[in-house]
Amino acid sequence: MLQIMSQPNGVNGIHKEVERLHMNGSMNGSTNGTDSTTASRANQRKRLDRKQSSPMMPSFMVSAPGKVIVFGEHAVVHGKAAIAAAISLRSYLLVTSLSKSKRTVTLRFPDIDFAHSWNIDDLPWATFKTPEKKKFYYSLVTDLDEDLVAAIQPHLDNVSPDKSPEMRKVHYNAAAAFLYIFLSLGSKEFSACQYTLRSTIPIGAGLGSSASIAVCLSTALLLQLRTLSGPHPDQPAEEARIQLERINRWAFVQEMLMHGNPSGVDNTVASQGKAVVFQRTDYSKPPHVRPLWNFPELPLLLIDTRQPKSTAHEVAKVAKLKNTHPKLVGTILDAIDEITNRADKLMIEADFDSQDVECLRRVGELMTINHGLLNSLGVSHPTLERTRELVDHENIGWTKLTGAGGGGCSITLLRPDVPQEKMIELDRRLGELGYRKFETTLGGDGVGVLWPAVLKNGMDEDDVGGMEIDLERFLSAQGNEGVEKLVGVHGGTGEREGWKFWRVESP
Ligand SMILES: Nc1ncnc2c1ncn2[C@@H]1O[C@H](COP(=O)(O)OP(=O)(O)O)[C@@H](O)[C@H]1O
Ligand SMILES: C[C@@](O)(CCOP(=O)(O)O)CC(=O)O
Repeated sequence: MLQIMSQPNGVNGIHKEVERLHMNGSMNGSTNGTDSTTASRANQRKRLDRKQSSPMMPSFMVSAPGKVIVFGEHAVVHGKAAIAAAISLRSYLLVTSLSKSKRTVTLRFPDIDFAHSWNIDDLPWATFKTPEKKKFYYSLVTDLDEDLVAAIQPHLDNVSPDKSPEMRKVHYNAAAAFLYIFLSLGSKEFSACQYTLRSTIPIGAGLGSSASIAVCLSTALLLQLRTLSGPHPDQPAEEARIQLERINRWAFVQEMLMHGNPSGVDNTVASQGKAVVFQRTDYSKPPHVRPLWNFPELPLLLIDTRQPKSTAHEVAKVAKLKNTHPKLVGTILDAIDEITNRADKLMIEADFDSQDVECLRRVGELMTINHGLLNSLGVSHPTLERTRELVDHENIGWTKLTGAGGGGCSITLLRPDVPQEKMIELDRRLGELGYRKFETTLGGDGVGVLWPAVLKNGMDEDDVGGMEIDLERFLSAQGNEGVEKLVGVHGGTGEREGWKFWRVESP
């Protein structure tokens, strides 16, 4: 076990300084500085140059949550509002600097059996850095540049050549998303490093696993480039919001590479945490997204039926039904919209208490009605109905499907007083059906940073700075429980010392 003292000049010290530099100069495009400000900027730059040649960056870790749609799926396709919220299943990215003699950047994603290295000097920096293509950490990128996408293709050709075509596609997408932002944000001078990822979010189950990873990678790169301020506990909310916005923008770029035309909801929730209301009035454009900073943390059971589903298929089914029965389906969609609006108001009320059964019941009833309406639109599935029956039978909470339906996942808002035996029995029944159950929290934190990658576990080693996260142990941690226990932001109980978050909600 390696023990290290906490690092001087950690994430806050360096970043605050760089933040000031950018605020004064390049970010605002300011060119009318006086001589003294120019001189002071030159001094700041000198100091920054010295920092950049300082010893290797410590290993650090970044984590971001997955999401569920809580209210309004499908209705949102027809212009209504929906609410999506963060869940406590998360991705964890360990960033390790390599020795200065190395010139490689490596992705290690063992959950999907993917590892690949590139030589930094061989990457197409010239194309990405031409003046008309060059992007900055604060740029707002809403489209992919086809020339840049083309420039990375040759560097993807030898990604996982021996895997099946399906697996290759997964690896290829992950590599493409990474390379695009690495080249957009980084430079040829970037230090050699390795990005190792573990995630507790089921892949491709509509829980935003790809966005969670995109948020981790953009946060890691922006931190390495020293372009983020904080996170630190007494950071003003407005400053925290700016950092999250920067992270979110670059996560969206990766989502565009993975999904073509993403809504942006998943990456927004993964970076900000809590919840958002989103609405699309023009389906060809991204939705309007309004953060719900004061969304309560709610106890949730997430059940993955493991029944494969197709979002496109379910969306088409509803569209067809609407064509056949426009008035009737229109009324159902209006009713779902009403549910979403009520939930929005209810959950941000000042006296909403997430421990109080009466408050939970009011939200739960809205979930039950929302599920009934989705069922009437034909997007439930026998597996989802089975889940609902089991939960209802034991009176454990209030259940609805989440996401597209037709399989996939359901969510249950848990009653606060459910006896342990009932949960064990439900576990057993779900196990028999081959479903997976996750006890999680709704509306938790967004992206978090552990800098350096040293944990304090309330043990003797804390006196000498804590325990550094060991790469091999991280790689070999068994299942979700192993990952959570080793590095989790909650470590199984409450909040774990060391992890920091950009918090925007009012205290
Ligand atoms: N644990 C993981 N490790 C590495 N990459 C992952 C992991 N989970 C998800 N991904 C990436 O995200 C993609 C899944 O995205 P997608 O199919 O949209 O599912 P989701 O709805 O969960 O985001 C995968 O193809 C892979 O590139
Ligand atoms: C059904 C829908 O409202 C949500 C689909 O969610 P998911 O693909 O299951 O994450 C479609 C959409 O909003 O694009």
